[in-house]
Amino acid sequence: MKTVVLVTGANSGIGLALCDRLLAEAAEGLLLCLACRNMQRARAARLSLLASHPSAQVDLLQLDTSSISSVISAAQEVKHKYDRLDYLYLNAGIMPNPKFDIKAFFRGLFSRYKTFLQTIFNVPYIILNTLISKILWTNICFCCCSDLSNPFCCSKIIAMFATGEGILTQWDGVTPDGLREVFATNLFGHFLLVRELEPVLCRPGETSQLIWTSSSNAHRSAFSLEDLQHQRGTQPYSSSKYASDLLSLALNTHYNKQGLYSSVICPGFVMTNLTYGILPTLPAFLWNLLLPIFWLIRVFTNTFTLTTHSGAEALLWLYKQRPETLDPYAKYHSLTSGLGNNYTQPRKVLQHHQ
Ligand SMILES: NC(=O)C1=CN([C@@H]2O[C@H](COP(=O)(O)OP(=O)(O)OC[C@H]3O[C@@H](n4cnc5c(N)ncnc54)[C@H](OP(=O)(O)O)[C@@H]3O)[C@@H](O)[C@H]2O)C=CC1
Ligand SMILES: CC(C)=CCC[C@@H](C)[C@H]1CC[C@H]2C3=C(CC[C@]12C)[C@@]1(C)CCC(=O)C[C@@H]1CC3
Repeated sequence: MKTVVLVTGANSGIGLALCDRLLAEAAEGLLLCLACRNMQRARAARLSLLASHPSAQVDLLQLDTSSISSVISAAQEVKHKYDRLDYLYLNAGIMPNPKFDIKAFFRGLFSRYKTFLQTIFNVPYIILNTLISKILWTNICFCCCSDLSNPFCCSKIIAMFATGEGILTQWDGVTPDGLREVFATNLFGHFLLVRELEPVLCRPGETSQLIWTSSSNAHRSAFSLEDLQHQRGTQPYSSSKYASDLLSLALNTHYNKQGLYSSVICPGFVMTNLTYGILPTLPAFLWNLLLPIFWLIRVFTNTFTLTTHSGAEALLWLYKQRPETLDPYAKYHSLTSGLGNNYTQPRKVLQHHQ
C-alpha cells in the first residue's frame, strides 16, 4: 500500500522542492498529489518531477484555497480517489504586494550602528566606542544609538533579518466569498480542507499528519481573536501565520485521539516567487547578486536558508518522524549553518498558558 501525500501550493517554491525531496526519499512507495490553483503550472511541475523521478506516481488536483467551493470540490475528489491520506502539507500561501520599507530598514540598522559594528569586527567595546564617538559624533545615526551597553541591540538587528518584522508593508484584498484574501488563502481554506478530509485523515488504528508551512513572521502582536481576518490591521500575513500556529495546537487537542497530528514548520528566508516581489525593481535572477550579502548574514542568523531545497528541510524531517513523538508546542525550523549545512530544530513557539 502506498503512502498518500497531498501538498498544497506544490507547483513552485518550497512546495515543489518538498515534492522533489519526498520523491528522492521514497519514490516507489509514494503516491504524491499536487494540489494547485493553476493547472497549467501544475502540469509543468508534474513533468519536471517526473523528469527526475520517472517511476514516481504523481497526481494533480485543482485547488484554490481562497475559494470555499474549490476547497469543497477538491476534497470530494480526494475522498473519491483515495481511501487514505497519510500526510497533508498545508503549504500554499500568499503575501500580496509586499514592499521592502527601506526607511524602516535603515532606521533599524543604524539605530544600533555601533553595536552592529562591534559584533561584526569583534572590537572591544571601549575602543570602538571612542572611535565611533569621535567619527560619528555629529551623525544622526549615532544619536539614535542611545543604549550602547544594551546587548539586545544586535540581537534586534538579527531578529529583523530573521523575521522581517517591521521592514515590510503588505496589501490585502477580498475574495468573491467576501473573505479577506490572505486569511482565506493561508488559513481558512486549509482549515476547511482539513475538516472536509476528516474521513480519509482519521482512520481507526492509523495515524496521519497535518504539516503547516508557517513563518518566522508569525507575530502574536499582529493577531487578534476579535479580528480573525485582520480587517483592521496592516500585517495580514503575519496574522494568518500566527493563526496557523494557534490552529495547529487546537487541531491537536481536537484530533489526536483520532490519530491525526498537526505540526508547524518555519522554512526560514527562502528566495521564491513570494519574496521576489519584495524588491520590485529587482528581477528574480538579479536577486542572486545579493547572495554574497545573504551568505554573510547567514553567519549571524541560520534562518537564511535561501534555497527552496534547504527551506523544505523541516517539512521533509517531519515526514520521517513518528507524529506521536512530536511536541505540539514547538515550531520546527529549517536552518542552514554558515557553512551551508541544513538541519531541523524545534523551537518553543507557544507557551502552555498562552
Ligand atoms: N519564501 C519564504 O521566505 C517563506 C515562505 N513561507 C511560506 O512558504 C509557503 C510557500 O511559499 P513559497 O514557496 O515561498 O512561495 P511560492 O509563491 O513559490 O509558492 C506559493 C505556492 O502557493 C500557491 N498558492 C497561492 N495562492 C493559492 C491559492 N489561493 N490556492 C492554491 N494555491 C495557492 C502558489 O500557486 P501559484 O504558482 O499559482 O501562485 C504557489 O504554488 C507559503 O505558505 C509561505 O507563506 C514561510 C516563510 C518564509
Ligand atoms: C541586504 C538587503 C537588501 C537586505 C534585505 C533583505 C530583506 C528583503 C529580507 C531580510 C529578511 C527577509 C525575510 C522575509 C522577506 C525578505 C526579507 C525581509 C520574510 C518576511 C518573507 C516571508 C516570511 O514568511 C518570512 C520571511 C522572514 C525574513
